[in-house]
Amino acid sequence: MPQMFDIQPLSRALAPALQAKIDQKTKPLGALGQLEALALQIGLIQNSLTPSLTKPCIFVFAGDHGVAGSGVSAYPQAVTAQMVANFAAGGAAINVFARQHQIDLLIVDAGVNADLTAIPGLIDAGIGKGTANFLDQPAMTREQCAIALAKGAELVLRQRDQGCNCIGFGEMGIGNTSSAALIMHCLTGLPLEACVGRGTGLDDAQLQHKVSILQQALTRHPGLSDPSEILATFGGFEIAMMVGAYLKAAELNMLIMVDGFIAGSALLAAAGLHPAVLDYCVFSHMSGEQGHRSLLDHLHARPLLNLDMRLGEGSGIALAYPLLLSAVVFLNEMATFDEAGVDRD
Ligand SMILES: Cc1cc2ncn([C@H]3O[C@H](COP(=O)(O)O)[C@@H](O)[C@H]3O)c2cc1C
Ligand SMILES: O=C(O)c1cccnc1
Repeated sequence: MPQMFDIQPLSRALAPALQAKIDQKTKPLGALGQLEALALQIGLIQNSLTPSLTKPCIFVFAGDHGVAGSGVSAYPQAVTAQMVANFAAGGAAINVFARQHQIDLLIVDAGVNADLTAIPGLIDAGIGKGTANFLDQPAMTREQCAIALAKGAELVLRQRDQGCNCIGFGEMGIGNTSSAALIMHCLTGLPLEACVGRGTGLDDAQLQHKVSILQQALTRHPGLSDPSEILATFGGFEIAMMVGAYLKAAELNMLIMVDGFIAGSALLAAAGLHPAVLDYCVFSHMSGEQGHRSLLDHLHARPLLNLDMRLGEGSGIALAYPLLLSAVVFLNEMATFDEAGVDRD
């Protein structure tokens, strides 16, 4: 894969000044806990002592998966297109939470297996009518994968040019916890069973079946270690587009909000290509999907929320966003000890 992205590791030059500003606020040292780390990170990303979040935005990338026909999900493939219509009509979970917090929401057809031309407002970036079943062949060609990355990047650039400096990515695609589990297994080296969960709600027997299907996929494509090859072999169009989106957002010094298990697997792939992408990420929540805890541990990531949510769509991002705002407002608006005339010792 050509090096399409120029991602700088986050400069820590401003860290002492930011930390001093945080420590002068009227509170015991460190008392705002994880919010203080967030304020520091956002200040570093924006290279500013007075950061702000402008035009927050979530993209939902939708794509279908060939493996959906192999009994790995509790729902049929048709639900992907039906949910895209639901997103466009404003009725899904991510719609209501994004509206609640005034986050712009953009829905992208990354490769849904249906004709979506009648759906208003949808961004058409479809790469194919769903991926191939990775039991038979790689889910996508290397060329399709590269196109997905480029399209994700292009969409992020467009948002940045409209004033967005904080961005998150959600997904919709029946079967995509299977892709995510395989990507996680290949990139972390953790046992497959530790990476596979119940997704949309499989029972014990169905979960066993899912593990055996995914084991067959690994047998069919043994020994993969290159992140872009893993992504092309087991990924989805929506996952690959998300990888390109993460990488472009980091290149553009944007604050990146990371959702749950599937979004986490895409980030693993992005970090496999460009590790510095992680400097720009905040982790919105720990998903209830088994595997997400280990995925976060692997990335040394600490999630903001732990609500047993296992939905995707970017829903965790929308819920965590107000905490990011809180980090910024305390840094900008809280009085210092001197200003408030409060004694330090
Ligand atoms: C109605 C509905 C809405 C959803 N919104 C997100 N997902 C989530 O579930 C899917 C992944 O689970 P699996 O791998 O088991 O298919 C993805 O589409 C994901 O975003 C949904 C799933 C359903 C059924
Ligand atoms: O955490 C997620 O992203 C997730 C978990 C289960 C189903 N869909 C998404």
